[in-house]
Amino acid sequence: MIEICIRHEVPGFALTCDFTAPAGVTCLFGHSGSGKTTVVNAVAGLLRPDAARISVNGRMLEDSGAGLWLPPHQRRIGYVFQDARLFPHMTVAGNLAYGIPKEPKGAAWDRVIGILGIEALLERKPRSLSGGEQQRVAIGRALLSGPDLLLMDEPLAALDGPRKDEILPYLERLRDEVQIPILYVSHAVSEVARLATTVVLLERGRVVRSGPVSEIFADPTLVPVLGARDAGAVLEARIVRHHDDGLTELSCAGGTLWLPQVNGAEGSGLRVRISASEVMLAKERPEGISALNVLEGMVSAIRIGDGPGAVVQLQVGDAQLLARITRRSVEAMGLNEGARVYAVAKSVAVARADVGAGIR
Ligand SMILES: Nc1ncnc2c1ncn2[C@@H]1O[C@H](COP(=O)(O)OP(=O)(O)OP(=O)(O)O)[C@@H](O)[C@H]1O
Repeated sequence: MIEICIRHEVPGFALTCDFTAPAGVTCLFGHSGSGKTTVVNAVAGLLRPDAARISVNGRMLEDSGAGLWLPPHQRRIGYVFQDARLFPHMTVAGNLAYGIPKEPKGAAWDRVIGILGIEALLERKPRSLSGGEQQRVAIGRALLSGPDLLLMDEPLAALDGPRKDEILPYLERLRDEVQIPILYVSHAVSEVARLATTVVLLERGRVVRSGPVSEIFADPTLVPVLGARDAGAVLEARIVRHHDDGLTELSCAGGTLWLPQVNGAEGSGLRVRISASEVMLAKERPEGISALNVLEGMVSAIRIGDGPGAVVQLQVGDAQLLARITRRSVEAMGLNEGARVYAVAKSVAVARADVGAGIR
């Protein structure tokens, strides 16, 4: 559990940031200049805010009212930056062992190396590693220092698309297998949708909302904050069967989903982000169309935008979906809250990067 309450002012910018987050990955999301780095620096102790109360699992790191302020080295925080910052003259093993007792390495060593898949890299020097491999080593080094909290400040921002895709499954494992809370800063919606347990949305120095990822991503009023193009609900699904024609059958709250082959064993849980722009609505169950995914639902909210667009929230089973359509269609279909509709989505419209491991 992380509890954060920070007040800080510099000329032209005021930060008021209060949130509590349960175990797992808490993603601090906001556009450039929203105050993410200021929060991270305050939590790490690199900045002393005007006023703050910060605690991790009940251990108070800072309480300005009581005159408590622990310096960075006493906070027991592991820090992962955009760039890996490994020692170039040391091997991977040397980097990982930096700052921990020499022998015995113990179970934590084996476990961290296993989770991050870096066994084969141990004798290599950082310059021979890809950016993604370097980041995995940097995460390993941070974890092996035995922190109470892992702070990750845009750890994928410097990597290209394929390297990001390669490292995301390791971050999902970290979320599910490491017991310490992770505060993860990002301005990439796709990353937040994949990794977050809890999302804290920051805008111009204020928390506009915080809550479970499925709730935040399905809220039509937050579409302007997340960006209309990136809006899309996050569904929990389970692999039913891989079919011979290359499609994977999934079950989700709203029924059956068909996606191009998804990695994972039958029965395993997944998290799927379905872009609001890729969902169309129909009042009758459509027949004779190519799209394979048709989910029956009920309109639970409609948000009319300033321009020609609207976002419709649908209740499908106990989950929610978003559809981005035109205001004209809302009127022509006579949509209102409570209306029964069918959401239609093409299988191929779900990007591979939008399918990740579900929280175990
Ligand atoms: N020491 C300072 N003096 C003056 N202004 C500052 C100072 N530190 C931060 N700011 C301002 O505070 C605002 C928030 O900055 P911050 O770096 O926390 O945002 P951010 O969300 O991390 O942005 P980015 O994603 O671009 O890193 C910005 O407008 C920045 O210019």
